[in-house]
Amino acid sequence: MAKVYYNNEINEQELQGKKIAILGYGSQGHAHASNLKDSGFDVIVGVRPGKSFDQAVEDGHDVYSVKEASAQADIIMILLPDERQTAVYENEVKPELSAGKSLVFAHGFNVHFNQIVPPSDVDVFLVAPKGPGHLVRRTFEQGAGVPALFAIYQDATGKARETALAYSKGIGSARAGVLETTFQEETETDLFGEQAVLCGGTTALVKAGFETLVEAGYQPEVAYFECLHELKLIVDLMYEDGLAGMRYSISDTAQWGDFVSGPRVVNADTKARMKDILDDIQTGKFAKGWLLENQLNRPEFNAINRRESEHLIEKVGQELREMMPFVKAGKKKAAKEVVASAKN
Ligand SMILES: NC(=O)C1=CN([C@@H]2O[C@H](COP(=O)(O)OP(=O)(O)OC[C@H]3O[C@@H](n4cnc5c(N)ncnc54)[C@H](OP(=O)(O)O)[C@@H]3O)[C@@H](O)[C@H]2O)C=CC1
Ligand SMILES: CC[C@](O)(C(C)=O)C(=O)O
Ligand SMILES: [Mg+2]
Ligand SMILES: [Mg+2]
Repeated sequence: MAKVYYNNEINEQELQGKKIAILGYGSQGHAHASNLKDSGFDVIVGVRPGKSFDQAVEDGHDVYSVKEASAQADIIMILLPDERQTAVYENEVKPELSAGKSLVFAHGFNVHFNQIVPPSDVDVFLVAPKGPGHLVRRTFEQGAGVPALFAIYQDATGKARETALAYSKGIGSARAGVLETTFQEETETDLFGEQAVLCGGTTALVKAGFETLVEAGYQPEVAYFECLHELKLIVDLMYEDGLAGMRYSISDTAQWGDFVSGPRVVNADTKARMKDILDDIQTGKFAKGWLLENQLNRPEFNAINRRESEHLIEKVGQELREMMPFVKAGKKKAAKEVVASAKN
């Protein structure tokens, strides 16, 4: 079993008296900045002028340009979109690096695929929460945390490990557990997970199920409940107690259907496609395609995004969610709490 680190075995000393710059104030950025600040650390935010900048000011942070924040900080956490990190790093971060600083990531993409090559006299590590940034903030405010991976790429000071663990504790992740990994493992498994299972695999499965029912003449609203809405309830049971725990709660009829029909949908052929996806990630083919797509201003990304937003499941879902205010209650409550905590 991998060693899991928790709050009580982590010393915060390596973050004390240090200035931490969070670059970017999006999904992960707002959560890291606010959690570290609430944990008592000296945090500043570096972001370009615009919506994120205004939000960070509204949330009570000291906000600077990326370059100025990088200049001031001892620990620089890059929470910009992966595809933009290299240009911002070259122009605004690298010139402000000096010996002994820490360069930190929440995903190993750019270091692993050699887009960012840090100088040898800085610490380089990652702390990657295994969940969306808005939950990193919401669970922290609830007194819990989202588990994280950490990895050391370069230990110039001899203190990189202690600093990474202290950072994990500061964002609340060590309340839930922190595991050590490598940049390669974090990057490749994160990309595989989001493509084959968590995001790509799930959205494709949900849409295929919805379309099958609607094409067979069933009401789209009923298909939506069956193939999308109820998924959360089933996943919650798996999250709490694994596959067996979920199967304990469903009917024996559903469990028999699970056993005999699940492998007809996801079968050896699906697994072979998953292996193809993993190969593309491991060889750098996926990374190259994504970086090129961005250089061309995302023609395919935008076209697919538009087509996806026009799918019937989105129209039906929007109407049904309006009739279920409880669905959005958690999100609204978290937003109110963020505003309230910034005012205090
Ligand atoms: N989303 C998630 O939950 C997870 C993300 N990660 C990793 O965290 C990192 C950040 O991702 P995520 O939080 O999703 O990013 P977001 O897209 O949510 O946020 C990006 C932030 O960067 C800012 N930004 C974009 N371009 C620039 C620029 N040129 N100069 C300055 N600021 C800029 C944006 O500001 P503006 O509003 O002005 O555009 C925004 O504040 C990535 O490495 C990602 O892989 C890891 C685990 C989970
Ligand atoms: C699952 C998507 C993710 O990897 C995440 C929230 O962990 C991401 O890159 O956003
Ligand atoms: Mg992830
Ligand atoms: Mg990811």
